Amino acid sequence: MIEEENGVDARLQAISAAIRVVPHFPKPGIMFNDITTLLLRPTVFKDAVEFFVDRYRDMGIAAVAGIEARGFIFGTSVALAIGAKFIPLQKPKKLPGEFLSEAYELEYGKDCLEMHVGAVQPRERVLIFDDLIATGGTLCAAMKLIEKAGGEVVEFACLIGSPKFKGRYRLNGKPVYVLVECRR
Ligand SMILES: O=P(O)(O)OC[C@H]1O[C@H](OP(=O)(O)OP(=O)(O)O)[C@H](O)[C@@H]1O
Ligand SMILES: Nc1ncnc2[nH]cnc12
Repeated sequence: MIEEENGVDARLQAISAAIRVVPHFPKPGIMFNDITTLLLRPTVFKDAVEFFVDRYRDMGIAAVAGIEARGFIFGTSVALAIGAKFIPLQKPKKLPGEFLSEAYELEYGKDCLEMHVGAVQPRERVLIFDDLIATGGTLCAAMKLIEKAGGEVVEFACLIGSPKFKGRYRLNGKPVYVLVECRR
């Protein structure tokens, strides 16, 4: 049974409250939403994973692709629970094998994601995971990587989203599922 306070699930309130906001990190003007404080609270961490597992367990997801670094934390937990494989989408110079790559821009700079050739099979249904969506640039780059390999992106899943991504929203035509709003 969901315990509600002012119409909001109490577990979601606890998840939001467990995220620390660090002003001006990593550069002036950015209100950094830090999930490491949430990870120190096992019950809250477990609740967050369970929201995603409840949503994705019966959606025929073959692979969860998690974005380095914080997308690995939730992505691996959810992949194990729903019986999907996990694919790390990594920052440059980390992958030892042949890889595909995609450059993108962030609120605070530029970066690139890479994925091993052969990680995704053609037409596999893939869920893309990250801790946070701000501009959506990182998730778009991840989607391009999966599609280059012939995979089908089913949805983007994030713990935290800017208000426009709270609830159901679409990015490049694909649904975005976000648990809690960015704290500012
Ligand atoms: O929606 P966007 O504007 O693209 O921003 C979201 C991305 O920014 C953060 O990662 P960051 O690039 O700071 O990398 P890190 O995980 O290696 O710290 C966050 O974990 C997302 O991956
Ligand atoms: N405000 C923010 N907090 C944490 N990660 C981010 N990535 C982009 N914007 C961010």
